Amino acid sequence: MVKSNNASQGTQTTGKNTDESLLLTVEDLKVYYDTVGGVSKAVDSVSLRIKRGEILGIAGESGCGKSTLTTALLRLTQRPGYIAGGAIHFYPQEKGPIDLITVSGEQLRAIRWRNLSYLPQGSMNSLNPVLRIADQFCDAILEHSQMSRRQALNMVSDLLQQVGLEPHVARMYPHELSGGMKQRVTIAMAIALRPDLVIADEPTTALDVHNQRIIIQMLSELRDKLGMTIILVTHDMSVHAELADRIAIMYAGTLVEVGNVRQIFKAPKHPYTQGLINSIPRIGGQRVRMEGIRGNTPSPKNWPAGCRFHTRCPQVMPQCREKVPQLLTIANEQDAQSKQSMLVACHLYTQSGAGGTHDN
Ligand SMILES: Nc1ncnc2c1ncn2[C@@H]1O[C@H](COP(=O)(O)OP(=O)(O)OP(=O)(O)O)[C@@H](O)[C@H]1O
Repeated sequence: MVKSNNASQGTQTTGKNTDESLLLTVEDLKVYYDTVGGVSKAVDSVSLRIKRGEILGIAGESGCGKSTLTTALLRLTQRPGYIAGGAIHFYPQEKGPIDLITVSGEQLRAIRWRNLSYLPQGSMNSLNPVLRIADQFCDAILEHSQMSRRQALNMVSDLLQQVGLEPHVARMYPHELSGGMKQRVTIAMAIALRPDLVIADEPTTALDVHNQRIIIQMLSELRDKLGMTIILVTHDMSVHAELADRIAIMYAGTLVEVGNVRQIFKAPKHPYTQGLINSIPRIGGQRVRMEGIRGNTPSPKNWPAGCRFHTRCPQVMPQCREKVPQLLTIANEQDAQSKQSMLVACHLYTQSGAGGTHDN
């Protein structure tokens, strides 16, 4: 049995939140790029709900639209990109609902860092090389809060300690720090004002295995200690396995599956998710041939009709070439511990006999 996934359930389109556990809702979001060769529909009708205190992982191959989606959530989309439709509502603890699409530039400045923080890809390389770490912290804190310089300076050693760095790091320049230390500094800056939501884009990429482990451990501890909500974007499924509570799988600008981390890794439903999981190398056990996903991602300027994965799907059926599958709840697939449902956009689960009836 499959049920409709009403992304606005509990959240009216006015932005009034009737479900206190929700921090961010995305409804039918479309983010396109105008290019010489036509319109590139990088994010094409994404709906998602993020709960307070959870780590939501966004996974998918390169080019599937992960960064385009997260930059739109932060209202950082830049030309030739633009938001072509949809709604994003944000419900920070001490503020009323914020419509992130229509919010003014001034209001956005007021919530960035304080409520909504961003760790962009390669953020550790964006530290100012001519400023000591303490000054970089102060500049950022003073720009986004009413604190005095002295108050901001007093916070620095505590923040550094929270990410496992010694207080003397405050007096150092970025070139004196290793990659892992710089990434810890950028994370400390991102959490300085205790934001409700941190969006981290590939926070462990470009780090060696040892530092990757440290950053994963640290993000997990910070979430537990500060109760932060994190959207974690990475193509690295092993990072999701260790950090995420839920995972949203993106393919060709849309979400094809959303589920609890256990559900996604133990019993993935969508053939694309199954392909992603089967591409993860396993250590120990029998030697098996890595399967991977055949073919290439289609162009966002010309998505295939029907299910966008049908050109690569090992289980393709005639209707997959014509009918767009909706992201639907699969009944009886609730995670026992979290009580969360699993959502899948695949005709295998909308057929009677295969997954039940379609009662959308
Ligand atoms: N400035 C731009 N102009 C035109 N097209 C763009 C632009 N930025 C991204 N795109 C296109 O949008 C699609 C999605 O890109 P995006 O960077 O969001 O994917 P991604 O999943 O984050 O990939 P990666 O993991 O490699 O960062 C791609 O086809 C990309 O070529």
